[in-house]
Amino acid sequence: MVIYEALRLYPPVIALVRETDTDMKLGNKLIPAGTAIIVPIIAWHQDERFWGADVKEFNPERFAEGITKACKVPGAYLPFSFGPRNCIGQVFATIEAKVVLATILQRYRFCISSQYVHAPTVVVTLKPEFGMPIVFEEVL
Ligand code: HEM
Repeated sequence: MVIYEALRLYPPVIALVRETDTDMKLGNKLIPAGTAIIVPIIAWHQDERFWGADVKEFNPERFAEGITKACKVPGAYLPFSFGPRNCIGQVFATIEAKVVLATILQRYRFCISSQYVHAPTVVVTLKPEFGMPIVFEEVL
């Protein structure tokens, strides 16, 4: 739940670009072949209409019953994209994050340093502009 929620608020890939290969209709709009379409992942992840009034809050519990219960439009949660060109490393990345977190939590408590400045920025992927200093405390 914590990993899902972190990827919702801070998706490393903030948008996707796709191109239509044939003319197509979306609602009553005609989209000609060759049109570039931006899928605004981060905007959908932070859209109150999909997630509710607490959309800006870090609330892992929203995923307690899975993605379909967390989001009114489950297709709007796309940290690893969707379909035939989705992320090939999705399962690996999720397991890795769980293993790293579980390994750290066996020995340490940690919290964000008071020197942390919240400044998400995009340099190919989304990242903290001034890094993320963390204070670790060993659990005896
Ligand atoms: C939190 C970690 C990760 C996130 C959020 C992520 C996200 C994504 C997204 C959104 C795409 C689709 C890009 C597009 O269609 O334009 C993608 C594609 C891809 N990812 Fe990841 N990824 C992650 C980790 C990894 C890892 C660990 C690997 C490899 C071990 C990996 C390998 C790939 C590859 C090869 C593609 C291209 C797949 C294709 O085009 O068919 N990713 N990833």
